[in-house]
Amino acid sequence: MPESISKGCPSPVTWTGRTVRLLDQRWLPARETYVDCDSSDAVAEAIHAMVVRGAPAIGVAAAYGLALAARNTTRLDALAAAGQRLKAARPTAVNLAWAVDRVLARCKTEQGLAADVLAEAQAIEAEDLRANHAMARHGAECLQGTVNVYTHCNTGSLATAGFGTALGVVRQLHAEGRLGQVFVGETRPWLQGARLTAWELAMDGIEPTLIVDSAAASVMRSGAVDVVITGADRVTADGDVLNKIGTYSLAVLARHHGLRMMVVAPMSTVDLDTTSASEIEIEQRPAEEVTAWNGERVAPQGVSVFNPVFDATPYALIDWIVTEQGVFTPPAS
Ligand SMILES: CSC[C@H]1O[C@H](OP(=O)(O)O)[C@H](O)[C@@H]1O
Repeated sequence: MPESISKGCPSPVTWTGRTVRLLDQRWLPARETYVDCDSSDAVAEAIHAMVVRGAPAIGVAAAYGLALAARNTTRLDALAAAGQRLKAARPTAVNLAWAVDRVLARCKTEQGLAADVLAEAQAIEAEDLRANHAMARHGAECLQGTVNVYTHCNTGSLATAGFGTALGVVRQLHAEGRLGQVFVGETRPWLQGARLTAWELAMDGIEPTLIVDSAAASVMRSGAVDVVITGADRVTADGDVLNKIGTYSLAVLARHHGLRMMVVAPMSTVDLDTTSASEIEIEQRPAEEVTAWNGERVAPQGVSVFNPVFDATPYALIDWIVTEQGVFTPPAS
């Protein structure tokens, strides 16, 4: 269990020595239940089902999934095939493919394969936690005085190896006594904001102001927000940001209202092999996530549904991209 994840929040991914134990985020905060995966394919299924979610967290889960596979085979081709099945679980967050490729790149010989894979998975987890604390400091240093924040989706300990990306900056501002009001967008349809971010902040003794996503514009217009801070699932070489659906509209709204926009993402989320967001597959998820609520259908039969999980925000609409290696700002337009 990595140290210094936020005080009360349980880790989303735990290597038990025999299984990969995943906190089932589909039922939080009402129920804290776990899924024990005993194979890499079980981890892949859990990632696809969003038992575990959040770009860095699914990378960590996939790396430990390969550690399970390496306990059952010493064949490099079988391990690579397991890695491909893990990569296919969700297409947009680059951390998933990055983690699988990094683990497989370490596996040169069948000798000591299980130990090598496990060591690489543990390194990925530990590095992500360190990166989050560095980004929290870098991001807070960009902001002056007391800061009123709007954040979207969940980017905290539940989405990473601990502490969080965008939520890590919020935690750092709180620790420095500089956090004003934190508006949390509910983040339909999966409600990562209402269910997960609000839960994490409450555990830290931070009272979030939960709003429906469609209230963002009027809240910004009221002057109650100084900066929008989000995470990312992939940052392209051009600085375009793929993140939870709704991020693009928040960036447009922030620019329209003269507010700043900060994206916080570790270098494991930066994809220098892709120049623009248009090249990336944006995950579509089942219609039932939109037509039903708590298992009850709310939309009438006969509707079609478009349910993209991410959108793309051009670099030009972002004021800071905060990584553990430093802060990037777009050239003045
Ligand atoms: C630090 S998490 C980054 C990113 O992942 C989330 O997506 P999902 O909940 O669908 O896995 C969300 O887009 C966060 O901003």
